[in-house]
Amino acid sequence: MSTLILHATFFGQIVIATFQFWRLVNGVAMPHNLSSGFWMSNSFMSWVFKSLHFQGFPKNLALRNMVLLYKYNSSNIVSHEIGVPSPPPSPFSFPSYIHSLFLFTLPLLHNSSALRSILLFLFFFFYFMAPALEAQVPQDQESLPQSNNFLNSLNDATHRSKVTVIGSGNWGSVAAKLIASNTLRLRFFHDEVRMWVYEETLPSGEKLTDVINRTNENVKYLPGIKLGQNVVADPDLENAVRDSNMLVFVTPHQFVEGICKRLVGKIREDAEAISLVKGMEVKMEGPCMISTLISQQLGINCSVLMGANIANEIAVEKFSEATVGYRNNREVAERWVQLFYTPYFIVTAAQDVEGVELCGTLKNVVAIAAGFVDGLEMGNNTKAAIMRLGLREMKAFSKMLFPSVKDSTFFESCGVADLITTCLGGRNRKVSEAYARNGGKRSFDELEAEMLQGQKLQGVSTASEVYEVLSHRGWLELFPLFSTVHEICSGLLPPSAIVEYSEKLPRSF
Ligand SMILES: NC(=O)C1=CN([C@@H]2O[C@H](COP(=O)(O)OP(=O)(O)OC[C@H]3O[C@@H](n4cnc5c(N)ncnc54)[C@H](O)[C@@H]3O)[C@@H](O)[C@H]2O)C=CC1
Ligand SMILES: O=C(CO)COP(=O)(O)O
Repeated sequence: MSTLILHATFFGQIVIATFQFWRLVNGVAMPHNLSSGFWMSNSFMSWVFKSLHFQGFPKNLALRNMVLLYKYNSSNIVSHEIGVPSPPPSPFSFPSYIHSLFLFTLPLLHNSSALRSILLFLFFFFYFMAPALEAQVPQDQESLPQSNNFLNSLNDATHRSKVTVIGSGNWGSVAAKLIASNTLRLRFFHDEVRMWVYEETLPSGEKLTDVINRTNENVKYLPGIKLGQNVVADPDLENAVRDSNMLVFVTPHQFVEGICKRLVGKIREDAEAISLVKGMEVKMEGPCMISTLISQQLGINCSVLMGANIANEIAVEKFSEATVGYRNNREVAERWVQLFYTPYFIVTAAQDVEGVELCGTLKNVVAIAAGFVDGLEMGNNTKAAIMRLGLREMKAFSKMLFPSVKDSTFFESCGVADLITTCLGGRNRKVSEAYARNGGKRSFDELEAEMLQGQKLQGVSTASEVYEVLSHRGWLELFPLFSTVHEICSGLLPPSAIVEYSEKLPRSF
C-alpha cells in the first residue's frame, strides 16, 4: 500500500512540476485557485512521501516546509481577495517545489546513476532559472485578482462582458481609456467599449461624437489623449446600453437621475452598475447616495469606484490608486477591479459602498474650503487645519448617516488620499480660490463656466445638499465646516468666515 502511495505521489509531483514549468516558459498565468490547490497538494504529498519512506528524515523539517508553503499560499490568497497584486516571486514558490521533488525522489533512483545525473541537472537548472522565468510571466495578468466567475468565463466567448461608459467628460473619458486598455487585453471582456456622449456641437460646427470617433480623442473634455481604437462614442443613450451588462456611470451627479429615468426598462436584466460619480441627492425621505439612486431606479446592483484620481494625471498614466466599494458580492467587486486595474492604476476593494461613496462626495466640500484658504493666502498650516477638520466632519457625517461605515475606509485611496489631492489640485479648489480672490463678488456659476469650459463642479451643490440634511436633522452645529462652506457659497458669509467657524467647534467628535 505504501509503495502505491509513494508512486502516486511521485507521479503527481512530476505532472504538477511539468505543468508549472510549461506555464512559466509560455508566460501563462495560472488561475489563482488552481495554483493554490496545486501548492496544497504538493505540500501534502511531500509530507506523506517523507513520512512513509524516510524514517530517518526529520519530520519537523518536513512540517516546516509545509508550513512555509502554506504561509506563502495564504498571503497570496489574502492579497487576491482584496485586489492587490501578488507578492513578488517567493523563494518558496517554484524552486522549492522542484527542490522538494528532487530531494525526496533522488534516493529512490539510486540504482540508476544516469537518471540521477539528469535529475540533478534539472534540479539545478530549475532552481536557478525559476526566478527569472517567474519574472517573465506578464505581471499585469498574473497580479490581477481572479475568481471562479473569471475561471468560468475565461474560455467562454459567449459570456464575455460588454461595457458601456455612461458619460464622457474629463473623468468619463479617462475611465473609458482605462477600461478599453483592459477589454482588449482580457479575454473575458468584449473588446469594444461604448461611451455615451451628451451630444453637443463644437465651435467648428461638428458634432462632438463624430469628432471623437474620427480622431479617437475627446477634443473638448480630454484633448490630446487617445482613448483607444476600441472606444466607440455613441450619442444615443438607449443604443449605447442595449447590449451591455457592465454599466459605468460617470457624469456630474446632477444628471444621473434624468439619465436613469431614460434607462428604465432599456437595460439588460443581468446588468451590473458601478458609479464613479461624486455627489448625492436629497429627497423628501432624506439623503440618497448616487449608487442607491441607480440601484433603485434601475433595479440593479451598483458598486462604486472612488479615489485620489485627478483625471488629467491618470490620462497621462501617472501612478495612482482607487477604491472599489461593494455591497455583498466579492466576485462582482473583483470583476470591477479587473476592468479598471492597470499597472499605473491600482484598484483595491472594500466592502463599504456608503463609506467609499461618502468619502468621494464629501471631500469636494472640504476642497471648496481649501480653495477659500488659498484665495485668501492664509498659508499651508491653515489649509492643513481645514483638511483635518474636514476629514473629521466627513467621518462623523458618514457614520451618523450610515452606522455601518467603517473607520478603515477613510484610510483608503477614496478617503484621506482623495481629500489631499482634491485640496491640492482639483477643480473645486481652483474655482473656489478664484471665488475668494474676487471677494465673493463673482458667482460660482460664472467662474465655473469661464474657468472649466463645460466641466462641472460638484462641491458647491454638494455643500448645499449636505446643508439641507444638516438643517433637517438638527445637526448644523455639529458640522461647522460643512455649514460654513455652504453659507459662504450662497453669499451669506464672506470667504474669510472659513476660519472663524472654529470658535463654535463642538467637542463631540
Ligand atoms: N475630472 C476628475 O478629475 C474627476 C471627476 N470625478 C467625478 O466624475 C463625475 C463626472 O465628472 P467628469 O467626467 O469630470 O465630467 P466633466 O465635469 O468634465 O464634464 C461634464 C460632463 O457633463 C456632460 N453634460 C452636460 N450637460 C449634461 C446633461 N444635461 N446631461 C448629461 N450630461 C451632461 C458634459 O457633456 C460632460 O461630459 C463627477 O461626479 C466628478 O466629481 C471623479 C474623479 C475625478
Ligand atoms: O475627484 C477628483 C479627484 O479625485 C477631482 O476633483 P475635482 O472635481 O475638484 O477636480
